[in-house]
Amino acid sequence: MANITNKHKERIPLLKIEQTIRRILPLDEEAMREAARRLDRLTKPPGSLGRLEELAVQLAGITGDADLKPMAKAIVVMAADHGVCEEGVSAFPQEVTRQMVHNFLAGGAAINVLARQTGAEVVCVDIGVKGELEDDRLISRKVRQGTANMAREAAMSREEAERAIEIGIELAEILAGKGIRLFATGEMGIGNTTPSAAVLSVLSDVDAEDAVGRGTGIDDAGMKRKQATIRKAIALNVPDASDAIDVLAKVGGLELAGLAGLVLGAAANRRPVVIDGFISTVAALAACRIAPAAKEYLIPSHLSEEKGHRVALKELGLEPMLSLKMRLGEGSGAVLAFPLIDAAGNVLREMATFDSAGVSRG
Ligand SMILES: Cc1cc2ncn([C@H]3O[C@H](COP(=O)(O)O)[C@@H](O)[C@H]3O)c2cc1C
Ligand SMILES: O=C(O)c1cccnc1
Repeated sequence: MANITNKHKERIPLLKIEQTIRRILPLDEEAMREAARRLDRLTKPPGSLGRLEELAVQLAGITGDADLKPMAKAIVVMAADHGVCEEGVSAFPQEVTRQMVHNFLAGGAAINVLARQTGAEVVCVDIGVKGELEDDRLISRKVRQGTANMAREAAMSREEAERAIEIGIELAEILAGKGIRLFATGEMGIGNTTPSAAVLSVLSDVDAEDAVGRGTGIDDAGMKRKQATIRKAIALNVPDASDAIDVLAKVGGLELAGLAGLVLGAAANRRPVVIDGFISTVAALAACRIAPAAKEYLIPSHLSEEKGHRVALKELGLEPMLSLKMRLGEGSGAVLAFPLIDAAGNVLREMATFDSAGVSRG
């Protein structure tokens, strides 16, 4: 009897994730063909708007509609803490995570400024910040008070990783239901470039040296510590590279799992999701290992200065649109890509055709 109850408990999150995976459909080919046909009738040499045209076709395929209407946008900033900070892998103290959440809520962080400029909503989620955070504007979904130190034990249990993924899925569903048409991934979590590099190292089978960067700005000795910590955590926890949930649980983070869930939820709801820098791209990579069909729903934004970002982008076959020497996270690079995504829709909707403008074709 006890066994049956336990089994039942284990199946609940799996079912939710599995149901979501099944709802992720291939892009709508007919809508993509229609968008491409329309683009070719517009007053420009065919293909001359380059990436904007590719974006327009992708957006049509994602939404199933070649009429690209203006999109309400939300940037979901998932915040969580990391036990691995004990190993001295960040240039900043752990309490900065909680302090920055207050900054997000007060509207003073970089992401707030950039989101305001692009008319996007910032949705701040506590998915595992250490300490208590009470604020009506915060989405409180704390799975646990930060992860454990992965250099000593698994960062979290499989159930906790599944719960975090589910939270991301649920948030995508709620926001889609409220009319959000375009999602972006953002995060805050002191220390999180370390689990991100560990997850990337396992999923892409690259050495820690190729996955690790300076994060908030650690020095050379810190970089060596970071690499050694990642190698130790992987050797100790032996994550199964063919099982991304196992990897997220053992050497990942709550915001990484939450963002992986957000990607799955956005894709299941036929919503495009703009991927920020290194940390977000690793979360997207994990999502695509869980559900390969989600890849078509991703829109890359910028190339982060963090070394492993190129590796993660390459693994996903994504080419960033911007290169601004940024290395912040929070979703800052993703929201900067919003105007380009709007531009793709505006071109398709507003440009004159050769016929309507009386312009001769080549
Ligand atoms: C004030 C401040 C604001 C930030 N906003 C994003 N991050 C970024 O830096 C952290 C990852 O770097 P590491 O792994 O080296 O700790 C994450 O919180 C990430 O979002 C910030 C970091 C700081 C210090
Ligand atoms: O690219 C990122 O996501 C990033 C890089 C450094 C620090 N925090 C985030």
